[in-house]
Amino acid sequence: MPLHTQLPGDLKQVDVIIAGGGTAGCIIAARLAEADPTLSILVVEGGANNEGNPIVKHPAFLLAGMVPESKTNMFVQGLEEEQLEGRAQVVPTGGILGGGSSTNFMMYSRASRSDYDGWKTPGWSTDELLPLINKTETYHGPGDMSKHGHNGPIHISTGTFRSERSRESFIAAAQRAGRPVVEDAQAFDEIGIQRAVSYISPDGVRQDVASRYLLPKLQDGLHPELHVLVQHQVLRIQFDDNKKAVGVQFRPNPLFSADGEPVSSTQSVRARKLVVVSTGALGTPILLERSGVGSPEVLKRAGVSLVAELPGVGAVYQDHPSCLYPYRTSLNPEETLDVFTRGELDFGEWIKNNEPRLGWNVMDASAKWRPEDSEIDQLGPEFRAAWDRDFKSKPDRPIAIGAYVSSFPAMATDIPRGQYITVSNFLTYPYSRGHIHVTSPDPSSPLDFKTGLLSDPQNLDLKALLWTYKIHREIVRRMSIYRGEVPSWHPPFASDSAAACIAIDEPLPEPVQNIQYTAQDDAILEKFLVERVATGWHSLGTCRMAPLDDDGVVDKDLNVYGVGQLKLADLSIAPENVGAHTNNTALMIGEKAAEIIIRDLEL
Ligand SMILES: Cc1cc2nc3c(=O)[nH]c(=O)nc-3n(C[C@H](O)[C@H](O)[C@H](O)COP(=O)(O)OP(=O)(O)OC[C@H]3O[C@@H](n4cnc5c(N)ncnc54)[C@H](O)[C@@H]3O)c2cc1C
Repeated sequence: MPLHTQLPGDLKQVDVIIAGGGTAGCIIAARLAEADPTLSILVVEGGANNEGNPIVKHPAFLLAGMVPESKTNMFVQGLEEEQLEGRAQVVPTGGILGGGSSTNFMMYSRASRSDYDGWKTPGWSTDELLPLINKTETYHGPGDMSKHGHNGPIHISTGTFRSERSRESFIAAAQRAGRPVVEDAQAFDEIGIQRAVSYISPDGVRQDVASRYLLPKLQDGLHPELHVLVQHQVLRIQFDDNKKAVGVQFRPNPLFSADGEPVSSTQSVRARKLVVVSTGALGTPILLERSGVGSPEVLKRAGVSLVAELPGVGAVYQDHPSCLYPYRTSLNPEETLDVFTRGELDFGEWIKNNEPRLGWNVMDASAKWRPEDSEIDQLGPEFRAAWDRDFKSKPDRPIAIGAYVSSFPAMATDIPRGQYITVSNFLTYPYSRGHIHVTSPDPSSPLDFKTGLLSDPQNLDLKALLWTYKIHREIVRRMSIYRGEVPSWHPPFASDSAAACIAIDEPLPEPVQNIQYTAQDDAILEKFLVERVATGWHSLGTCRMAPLDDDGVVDKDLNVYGVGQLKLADLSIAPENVGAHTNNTALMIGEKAAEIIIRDLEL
């Protein structure tokens, strides 16, 4: 099987090099090999092969990749940010074959119709992209079947377990709180709360792109020209005198060398027809800049010679600012995964006994939140103006998305034993922007990276997060299993405030009244958000597909402006944000890029 940890000596030149074997990259490699098995392709992936890795395969181990010493995620260190009270963000991103699809939390979530239409790029409207999006999936979920795909590699289902009582209590409470509950909020036009489905097969296995697209092609004996080199980092793209991308320089990833062993020297491989960069929204701008493609000022400061002037590279960083709010419940131990978050889970026993909860990602409901018109004015005149401009005429646009989690969201060593639920909020269209740049040609030097979370001058993002906190708390307070908040993860409201955290032994008596937050409560909540808001792990938009004079980096066919034979294909190219968790958009970009390349190379 042509999966290598060392580049074979005779593999000096291929037709197509794909830098990065992540969500989009694996799809591109597999689709190109399928279109023409004689085309020689090399994927260079910084992380390890994911095959057989139990952390990847079993959804229940989703938090295992989040510990700092993990070798399945990379953690990109940001700088201290003034508006976050000096906090620096550390942004995780997939760092193994399959990229984020191998390490993410598997929440199935599709964009809104107005998202891709709003990209205003020929060939990229929602109607044009829908066949490609549906081509990725075999859908086993609820709703109108004509809105989903049924023959694709990625199975979408509820896996082998759902915490029924937890989920139904949340759904019933949402209805009581007056929020819309829908069967399927992933059909591109509906807003509401639904029973979640995930990137998990009905028999409980994670549906990452390496396992579902790429590895089968490496193993079937029919694609001998498809090669994957793992555990190697691409350092630079090489250009000829005509600024045509003709190869890449790479080195073994130091993460996989034995302690103290020096990293062997760099190597290179040539591409006859095309180099595709698919190293993710955090990796791609860095790779371009280190190769001399970017803003002249940034490159000069970093000591990198200029190949092509493209000020848009890394000029924008977008994310979904996020906050997690856990609550105490009356659930039983077998209805959450808190045994895992307390570090008491015996992995071996679960695997041996084929425990159904292994095939569960604890995300039992998902939400697309949108305020009622009457709620907008409470957020101030600036928010009303932004709403009228950006949301009012787009009823498919959620202000935030949420995941309802039947567990505590992190290793739960500092809270009392118990069974928890968590509501996470991700702001979908933040007005804040960050940036990401290199500071030196050395791949191990620190980055000039700021997420920009909560930096919008009108504080619109803060207001939206404030609103989402209040509405989901009202839902949770109406749940039959609700027993109060986990105070250390909620704002420190004064003990005599109606908003103060509580601990109770019974559900709140019906009818539950909404908390009336005072100005002082709001101030405490805002301060808490500034202190706690964090990356939603949905980095995008760092090398936008947009016109050159709008800081674009690639055109509609993903060609990098000003150079030849070089395309980008990952979430870095997203011109604007999407109202969804981002894996589905990355899958779509992989399929779309493959279609474009197959056409361009006349395969
Ligand atoms: C913790 C976490 C949880 C998430 N949960 C969800 C979820 O539940 N649902 C959802 O829809 N989305 C989720 N996402 C987001 C989603 O997984 C990503 O948006 C998506 O995977 C991005 O795809 P991509 O192709 O742009 O990049 P990636 O999938 O990140 O691929 C980039 C690849 O390039 C490799 N690479 C980087 N630099 C180099 C280099 N120099 N040389 C060689 N290789 C390199 C990386 O190792 C990686 O494999 C989550 C993300 C994270 C991090």
